[in-house]
Amino acid sequence: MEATTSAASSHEPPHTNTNTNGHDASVNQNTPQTVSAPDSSAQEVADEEDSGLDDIFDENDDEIGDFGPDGEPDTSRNYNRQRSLHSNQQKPAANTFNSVDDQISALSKHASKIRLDDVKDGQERDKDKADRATSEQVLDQRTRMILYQMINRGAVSEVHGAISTGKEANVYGAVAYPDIHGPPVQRAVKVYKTAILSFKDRERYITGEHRFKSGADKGNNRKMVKLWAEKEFRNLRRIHSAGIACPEPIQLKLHVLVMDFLGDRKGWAYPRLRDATIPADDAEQIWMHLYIQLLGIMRRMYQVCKLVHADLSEYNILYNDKQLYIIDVSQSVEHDHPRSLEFLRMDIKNTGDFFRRQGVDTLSDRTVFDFITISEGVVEEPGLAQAIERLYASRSAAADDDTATAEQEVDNEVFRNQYIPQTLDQVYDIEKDAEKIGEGKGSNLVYRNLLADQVVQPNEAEPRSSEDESDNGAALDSDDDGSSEDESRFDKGTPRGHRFEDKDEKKNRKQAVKEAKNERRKEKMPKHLKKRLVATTSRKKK
Ligand SMILES: Nc1ncnc2c1ncn2[C@@H]1O[C@H](COP(=O)(O)OP(=O)(O)OP(=O)(O)O)[C@@H](O)[C@H]1O
Ligand SMILES: [Mg+2]
Repeated sequence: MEATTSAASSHEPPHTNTNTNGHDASVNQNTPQTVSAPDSSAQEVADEEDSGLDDIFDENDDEIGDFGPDGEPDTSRNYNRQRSLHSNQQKPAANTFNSVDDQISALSKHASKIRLDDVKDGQERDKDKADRATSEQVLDQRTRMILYQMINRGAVSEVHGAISTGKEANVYGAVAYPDIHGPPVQRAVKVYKTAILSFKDRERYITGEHRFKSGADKGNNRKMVKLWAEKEFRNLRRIHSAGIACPEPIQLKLHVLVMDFLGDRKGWAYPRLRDATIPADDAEQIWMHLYIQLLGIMRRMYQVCKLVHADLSEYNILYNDKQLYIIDVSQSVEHDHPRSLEFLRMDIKNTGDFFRRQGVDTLSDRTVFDFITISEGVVEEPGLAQAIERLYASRSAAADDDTATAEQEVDNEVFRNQYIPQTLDQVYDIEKDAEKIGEGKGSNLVYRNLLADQVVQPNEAEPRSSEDESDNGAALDSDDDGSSEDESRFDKGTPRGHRFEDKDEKKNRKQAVKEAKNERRKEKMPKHLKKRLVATTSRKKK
């Protein structure tokens, strides 16, 4: 995932594991090392390798492939499948050491099917990087064993060169024959690095995520990476089940994830949105179409999958033929995560900035935020696109384009600095806010959609002015599904409360609240001030 944010984490890098994990160029990637009795001088290394392979052959910790409709594992189906898978295999002998040894030798026959140097010409954006990956960062023994197992089970038949090599993961192209008599299909294999130093930034995604309740063991890289891979698998499953374009997850084992390949039949991966070539003739129209498509995806992801991507940008969206594909969802959080709305706001900013750079007349961040979070309304195409068109149509008919743009930039800046409470516990001053709602000024509250069904009785709800209509997503068609969905936010979320904020966070939040209040107090901002603010904000780089 890209480091698209600078949100500082106060946590120390959690890893203490300095295990090289086979990141040793001297190890021949195609010749699996069999683990023999630790009688050499490299006893420590052998011990490490040995202990490092047990879990790979552990039947109770096998790969995930079966998931229920909610994207969570279906344990009964999984169990049955495991039984049948293993029924043909040699039962572990009493001496587990020998059995691991045997399994390694048995799997080694697949060694020639992993050909990482087989990089498609021009496939890799940075071919040098890919070459480096094959020579320096050869797969460690554990990863090779997992790949052999996957080959053995047919999830892939051959693993080829790197499509991408990154800080946290490498993605390889692969081929599989799901149907013996059928044609080959392309697959992608994402291998998370177990020796990475960048977990620090990930802490904020885990804290408060109920699917990580058992706690991530920060001292254990392997466990952490396994959790991330599992999270990506589950999230992909959920997103795919919701009909959002993304790679279908096929199989997961520890830190290795096999998924659908997003690319053409010849094995060319689709470009990232950032690198997409849009025909100049239709550019304006296509970019607009893609922007609207993405807003629909974000709403659908939030309302149907109950997920916030949390690293959404032109780097984690692939593009082909006017279609966007969402990838890289290991850090995506549940909508009741204590910081999900903050992450959502960041996603909105990053994607909005990108589309603005392509010349798209974007909606304000606040409007998009409301469009995504309001629970009433459509969650499917073509209704989503129509709802967005209505938002455009009813957008305040400002005198001229320049003024509208200036106003939007100011509004974006204010919105980006506003404190977003995630639960009622986090509301800064509930009495004041309640007063505001009573006075019909509730539409200024960033979290008004969270309150709509819960706090304000329907008949007491603030009357919406026509301008509010246009700015709060109310123009969505109401299909009345999931109207009380938001309740879960209050039940499930881990209330963070201000006492858990560190000093800087508190200061920033208070400052943001103060600024936001000052901002709102002004009925209308004097023109000269507005100009100055716009000038400084538009100079700011993302
Ligand atoms: N299913 C897929 N089909 C085709 N290409 C893919 C697929 N998944 C990933 N890729 C390619 O691999 C790249 C990296 O994938 P991804 O964004 O999931 O990894 P990452 O977590 O960002 O890794 P890192 O942060 O280490 O770069 C993507 O930009 C994309 O080009
Ligand atoms: Mg990425």
